[in-house]
Amino acid sequence: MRRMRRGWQRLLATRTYPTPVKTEVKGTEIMHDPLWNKGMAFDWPERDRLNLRGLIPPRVKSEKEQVERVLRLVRSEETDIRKNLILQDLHDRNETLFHKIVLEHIGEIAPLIYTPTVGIVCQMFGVNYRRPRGMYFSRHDRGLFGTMLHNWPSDDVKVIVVTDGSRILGLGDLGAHGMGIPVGKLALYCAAGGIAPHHVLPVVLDVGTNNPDLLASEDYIGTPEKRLSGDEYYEFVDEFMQAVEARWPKCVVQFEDFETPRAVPLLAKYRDDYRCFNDDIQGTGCVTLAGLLSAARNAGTSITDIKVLCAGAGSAGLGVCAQIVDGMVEAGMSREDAMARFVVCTSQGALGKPDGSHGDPNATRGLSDDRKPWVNPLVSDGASMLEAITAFRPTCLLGLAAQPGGLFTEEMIKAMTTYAPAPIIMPMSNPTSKAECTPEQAYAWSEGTAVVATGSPFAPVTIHGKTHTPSQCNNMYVFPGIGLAAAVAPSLIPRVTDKMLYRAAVACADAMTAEERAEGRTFPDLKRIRDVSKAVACAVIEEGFRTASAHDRLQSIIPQDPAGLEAYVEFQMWKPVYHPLVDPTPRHFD
Ligand SMILES: NC(=O)C1=CN([C@@H]2O[C@H](COP(=O)(O)OP(=O)(O)OC[C@H]3O[C@@H](n4cnc5c(N)ncnc54)[C@H](O)[C@@H]3O)[C@@H](O)[C@H]2O)C=CC1
Ligand SMILES: CC(=O)C(=O)O
Ligand SMILES: [Mg+2]
Repeated sequence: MRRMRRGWQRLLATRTYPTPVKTEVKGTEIMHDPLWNKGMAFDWPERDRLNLRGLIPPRVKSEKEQVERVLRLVRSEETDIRKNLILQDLHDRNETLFHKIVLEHIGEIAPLIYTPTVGIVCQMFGVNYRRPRGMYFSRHDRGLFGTMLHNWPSDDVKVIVVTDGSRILGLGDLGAHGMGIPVGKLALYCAAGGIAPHHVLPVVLDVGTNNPDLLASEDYIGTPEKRLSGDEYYEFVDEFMQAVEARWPKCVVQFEDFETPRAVPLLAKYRDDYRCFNDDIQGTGCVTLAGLLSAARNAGTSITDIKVLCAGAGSAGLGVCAQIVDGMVEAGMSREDAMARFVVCTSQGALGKPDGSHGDPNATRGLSDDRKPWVNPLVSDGASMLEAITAFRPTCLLGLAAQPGGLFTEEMIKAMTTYAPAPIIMPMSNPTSKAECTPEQAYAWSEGTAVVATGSPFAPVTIHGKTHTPSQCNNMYVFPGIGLAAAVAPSLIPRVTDKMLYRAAVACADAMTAEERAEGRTFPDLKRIRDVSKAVACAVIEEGFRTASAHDRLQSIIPQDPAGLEAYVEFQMWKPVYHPLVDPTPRHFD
């Protein structure tokens, strides 16, 4: 075993990229396959070996020249959606170059392929539809899901991101046009998480839409019928999960942007039986916990000192609160005391003690089971957020309410500065139009004292001559690493557990450098996203080792020592580089 561990590290140390790859695919077939295509970067020996001479313009371009050309093209467009379409076209032509550009220019490109632009992409999905990517399952395919999965060309899908399009970012029901979300998430899986493009599959469960505009639109690409409900809906998702497990038993399924009334029961139903997780509930909880661990560390305090007011009691809001509670419990607090450090607000105000001053004087409003534990007697039921701030004195505001117009007001943030030296303000709703406030507002209203992290990216802000860089608190910092762990260590990660998510959050916070902390950031620079994904994956695998049976631990070829494990994960991560393509046909010289 020890010899094997040293082997991984040695292999990594001596591995020089890119290694040659044998291919029998040639000519126009290879040019038109985005997994193999190199555009004008095929060199002359390759053009001869692969029957490409004359099929490509005579100039040979380097990868660097190709990257610069695409960037010039993207930058010449005025609107983000046009920039996105150029990138989508590249994605469809040349996966390696696309992911190389995403990775090398992630600060510039992520907002164009992910939030916020992905919101417009979904809204205009039907009008701009060009080429299919991923798979669609509709009510007309019932009974055939298992067979249909064999239409997908890869025998080894490791990560699926699936949506039913019912809550796309904070934009509501976009039906089958929600496909933009799994596509965007999986682009990050490849570029930021090191999963090879042929191992990922974006999926839409086209269960219909209740969006009247889409139902009436000629451009709608999904089934123009109302959403399935009740048993029919759950049986539909069951068929999908069973079919996936039968076709790719080691695949991890990431649920994405399902509306809260479906997201919560689906996670409860599948989390113990399948390798799956819900990104909006668990990924967002994990990343927000990481942000608060960082903020507390930067302030020289503990996470147990933080008091949270969360605007939003949907799957994201309650998922986040639950995971922060787990973090406080890990830090030594009782669960009861930890939960008392939260006030949760809905569209009807705070979940609090029914004292008759707000709403129904006789009783607590009819709360769903998932909301009941969050009732905090320190505030009145239905209190406004400002009233709740005055009564409860939170040190952290979380925004997961998906409302337009900015829910966090000057009065609220100013009120917090009267008792909190560095209030933590996290307007996390996406896309940008749904952010609870802008960083500029948060810094201005707090006289520059706030620690700010947003769901969508925002530019730095200069206040009184000092520049503040808001962090991005987005599940993109953790889901690629969680999926990577499941992909490279399937036998150790049969299920995604709460403890794994806690370890992932700690790893994300620990990934911060001293310089990043000194800048007041709560998340690492996006440029280091691969390092963060690797650290998250290692933490999840380490937890997998802790809970694996002695048999599975012994059988595993994965090193258990931290350095060996890191080398192993790094070795398994796909890199967006061109490999020399070699013709495997035997040559006869006699
Ligand atoms: N930054 C990130 O990584 C992530 C951000 N999100 C964002 O979180 C948002 C919410 O997602 P879900 O929980 O699925 O939505 P949801 O629609 O289920 O929940 C929204 C909640 O906001 C509450 N709300 C509405 N108006 C309010 C008001 N005026 N004051 C206080 N609360 C109010 C509603 O009562 C509801 O509980 C979305 O915009 C989504 O993009 C979600 C996942 C990850
Ligand atoms: C980031 C994300 O997953 C969302 O806004 O839904
Ligand atoms: Mg989401």
